[in-house]
Amino acid sequence: MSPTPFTRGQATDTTPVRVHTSSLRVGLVFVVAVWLIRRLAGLVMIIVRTPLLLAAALVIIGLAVLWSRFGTWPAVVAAVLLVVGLVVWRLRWPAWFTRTVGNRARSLGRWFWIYRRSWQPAMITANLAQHRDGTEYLPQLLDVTSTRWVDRVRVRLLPGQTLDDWAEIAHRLAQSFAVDACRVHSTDHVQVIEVWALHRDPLTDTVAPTDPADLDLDRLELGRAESGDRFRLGLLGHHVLVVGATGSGKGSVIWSMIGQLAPGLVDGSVRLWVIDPKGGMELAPGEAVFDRFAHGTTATDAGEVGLWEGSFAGLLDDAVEVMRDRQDRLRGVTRLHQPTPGDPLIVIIIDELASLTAYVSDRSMRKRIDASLSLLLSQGRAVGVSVVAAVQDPRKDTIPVRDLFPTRICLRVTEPEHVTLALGAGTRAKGAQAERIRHDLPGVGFVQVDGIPEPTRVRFAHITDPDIAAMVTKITTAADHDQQLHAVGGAVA
Ligand SMILES: Nc1ncnc2c1ncn2[C@@H]1O[C@H](COP(=O)(O)OP(=O)(O)OP(=O)(O)O)[C@@H](O)[C@H]1O
Repeated sequence: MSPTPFTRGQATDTTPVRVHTSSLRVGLVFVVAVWLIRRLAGLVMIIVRTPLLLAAALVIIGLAVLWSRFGTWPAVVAAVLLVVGLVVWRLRWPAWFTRTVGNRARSLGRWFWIYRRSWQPAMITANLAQHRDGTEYLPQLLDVTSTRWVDRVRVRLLPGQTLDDWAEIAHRLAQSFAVDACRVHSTDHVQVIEVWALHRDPLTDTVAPTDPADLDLDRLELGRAESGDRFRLGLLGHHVLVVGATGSGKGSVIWSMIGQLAPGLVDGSVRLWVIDPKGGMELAPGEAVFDRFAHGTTATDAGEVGLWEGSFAGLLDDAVEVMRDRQDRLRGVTRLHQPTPGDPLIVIIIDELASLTAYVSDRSMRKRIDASLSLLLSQGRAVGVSVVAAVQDPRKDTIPVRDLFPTRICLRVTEPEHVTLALGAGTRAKGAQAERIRHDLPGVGFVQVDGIPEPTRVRFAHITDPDIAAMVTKITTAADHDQQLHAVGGAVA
């Protein structure tokens, strides 16, 4: 017999017991006994490897010992005390209880009732099983970790299978496991993937913004991910492009980001330079916390008489100057600028990028903007100049600088191609079908960060007009206070 190429994989028996009568004759009782011992050993292994089952087994053994030694009542009292203890734990410390008991029980139940039972049919109907020499090999179901929203199913691939093979049939898996959607994620191990089976969508509810205690530019908490976890995004050393049709919630991404930068705006380690080409209609409510605000004007104080875009070009040119100055200072000192109040991170926010790159009628002005923007996007990250830009239409003729953004966010769009243009090739196949996002879910989208293979589906926090007003008041009041403190400190010094 030729050696089988399948050295790993879950071989499934087509008969519960295999008896090769031609090679060996054994009694039926022996065969059944061996089969039972194997099953029992398997069960013991599962119990030992599963902390919750092990705990339950120990409790049952303890109660049984109590009952056999001291009679029924002590065992009943112990059982009641245990139940009361669990109820108190659940009510008093719900998050801890969910983590320790709830999610583990859920994982066990869903592993047993859903994945273990339907694994073989699901693999066969999705063409993920293989047959060799009369044996069926299935990708190995390693374990299941469940939360209220998602089951993370770890799977060892068969030889030759890739993540893309699974991503292509993710919708079929979702149907087999009766969940809303399946997404396929890579893991640290090249032969192991994680299938995220989403059985409840945490993104149908609006997400409230959080108040950041400190500035953490690597982990701005902007909303919630579809795993139910908080969604955090890094801004230090990044540029962010937000793509979305009108009404998709681009504003919520920008305002969530401003909200999370608040501690830096208070102490001066972050400065916002804002361009709102819609005449300031979108971002003017935040003007008090912006260091620079260019909203288009034909007035002479824009420096470019008669040209609406003059103030935009002026702001970008100044940012290039800051960038050049920092490059001179930091050359050979550091490869990534660390913001301080004296040398802040400059975040350039552009509300409708196409107004700067595609809709500028004056050719020389357009050239000037293109040149500055390209320089900032290609060299600004390392020296603390980050660009956050929103746009409706991600096509190359509209946004020639699209590929210079390492972080892309795609909210609801009108065409499937817009997803590929916004997030990159292959992201739609990995589940980022942003054209299917419902109109009644503004702020929902997919985030693709350079270096992370799969896009993440998230909902950004919803920031209302009163929230913006409160945020601006809080930042300006705290900043005034901060300045007074510094002034006092300076006087004393
Ligand atoms: N994250 C969110 N959660 C809930 N509702 C949101 C969210 N973001 C935006 N909305 C609501 O959706 C509507 C459109 O939002 P927004 O103006 O931010 O969209 P937009 O993409 O900026 O649109 P446009 O391009 O036309 O300016 C608003 O009524 C807003 O309140």
